[in-house]
Amino acid sequence: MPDFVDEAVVHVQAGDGGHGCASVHREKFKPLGGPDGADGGSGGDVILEVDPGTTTLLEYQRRPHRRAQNGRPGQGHNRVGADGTSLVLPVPEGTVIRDESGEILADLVGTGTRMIAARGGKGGLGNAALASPKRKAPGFALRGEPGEARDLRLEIKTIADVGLLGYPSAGKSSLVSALSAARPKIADYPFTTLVPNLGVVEAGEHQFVVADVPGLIPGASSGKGLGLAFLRHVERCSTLVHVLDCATPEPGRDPVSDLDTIEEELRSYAAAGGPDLSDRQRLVVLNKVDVPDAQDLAELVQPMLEERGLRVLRVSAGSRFGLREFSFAMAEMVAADRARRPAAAPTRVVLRPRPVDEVPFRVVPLGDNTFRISGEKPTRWVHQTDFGNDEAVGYLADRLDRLGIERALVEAGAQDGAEVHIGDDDDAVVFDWDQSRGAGAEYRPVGPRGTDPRLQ
Ligand SMILES: Nc1nc2c(ncn2[C@@H]2O[C@H](COP(=O)(O)OP(=O)(O)OP(=O)(O)O)[C@@H](O)[C@H]2O)c(=O)[nH]1
Ligand SMILES: [Mg+2]
Repeated sequence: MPDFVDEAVVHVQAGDGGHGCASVHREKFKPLGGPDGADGGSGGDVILEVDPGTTTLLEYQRRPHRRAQNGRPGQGHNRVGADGTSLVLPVPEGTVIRDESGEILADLVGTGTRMIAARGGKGGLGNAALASPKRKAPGFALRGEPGEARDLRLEIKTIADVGLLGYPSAGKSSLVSALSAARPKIADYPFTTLVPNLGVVEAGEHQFVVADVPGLIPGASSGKGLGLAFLRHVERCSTLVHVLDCATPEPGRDPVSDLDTIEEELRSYAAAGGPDLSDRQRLVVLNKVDVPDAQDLAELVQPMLEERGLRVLRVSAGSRFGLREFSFAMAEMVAADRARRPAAAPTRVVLRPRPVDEVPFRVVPLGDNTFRISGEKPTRWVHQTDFGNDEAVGYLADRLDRLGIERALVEAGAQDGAEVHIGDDDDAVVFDWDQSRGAGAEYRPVGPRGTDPRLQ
């Protein structure tokens, strides 16, 4: 029995951190005060959370790009930037999350279980926070860090809520196709369904999954036709729908006796050790009422079936007559069953731990006096740097030097004029390196660093 998988690829983008602010306190008729530029706010995270009201991944197939809010920039007068709001994306119970490479990151089970799918960038420090005894009035601030972005593959093993039962050619596949938003591939010929098809049906706020199983034929329970394997699939459905063909040309058949035959088959299966489906809620649809004779027949048999206490609807997969009412009737029954079931408790998500850098950075010679510096800190620092501000670039150079990058470059054999890449391949920043000047390249201190020229 194949497992059915509902999947969607979502591109999640966390919010960027707000930039820090470089500002000097000013008041009328007073000398300039100290730095009062505040920090930027953090970007919002993108969070996945198990929500019992979400049962399919349809929303993510429709809208695959999701982003959280950016942090606001800091301002002067020590006004801190607001944090960006995190974006919580509801996912169905049992959703498995994989990264781009297909590796499983999490298996989300239990209502309320959460996973941070992308972390928001930290806000940049303002110049007030960067001030120190040595650097009393920094004329620069740090930029906010970019939020994480990644492509995630979400998947759930789908369990159908509704199973359609009926004779071959009663119109089960046609109904799934006509009802379904997910448009399962259904061949345009009246061949019998060999493998169950699933379709996601939407009715108002409800979404549920309908399985179209192969037609049942009399005697199926004793081994004829394609029987038991498919009933096993229906076993997990909370709702069964009898699809009755009102336009069959076969002599000796009519909707009422078809229903009796199918019910008899279900009982024989149960007696032979198969699934017992007697307690499943049932709905009856009289199909093909677009055919005039079928409409007459449906009107005739509807009261007979209703007398047995069955809920009966007249539909046509062909003309789409009654489909809206049909989908709302199923939604109501599915929702009632879901409400009866207890919600699973939240569980802790065990995520693949992030590798912790044992060394703060690595120098990789790329040949031709070119070097790459990789490492979490240097990459982050580069992102925080405003390259339009010499003082900020100088600050970066100092930080890199203190981390030991200068020395490591010399040890790796860097010559004056070396090209140094810091960061990942796609967004690396390239410096011309000169031993006497340091990694800050263009920056050459004129006075003591950390003195805002506006103060002089
Ligand atoms: N006129 C009319 N024809 C229909 C309607 N629904 C289905 N049919 C036709 O009935 C035939 C059988 O439809 P299917 O949807 O394949 O029937 P099925 O119940 O899935 O059949 P199996 O997979 O063999 O069990 C096809 O030729 C359909 O075009 C309908 O509402 N009106
Ligand atoms: Mg079919």
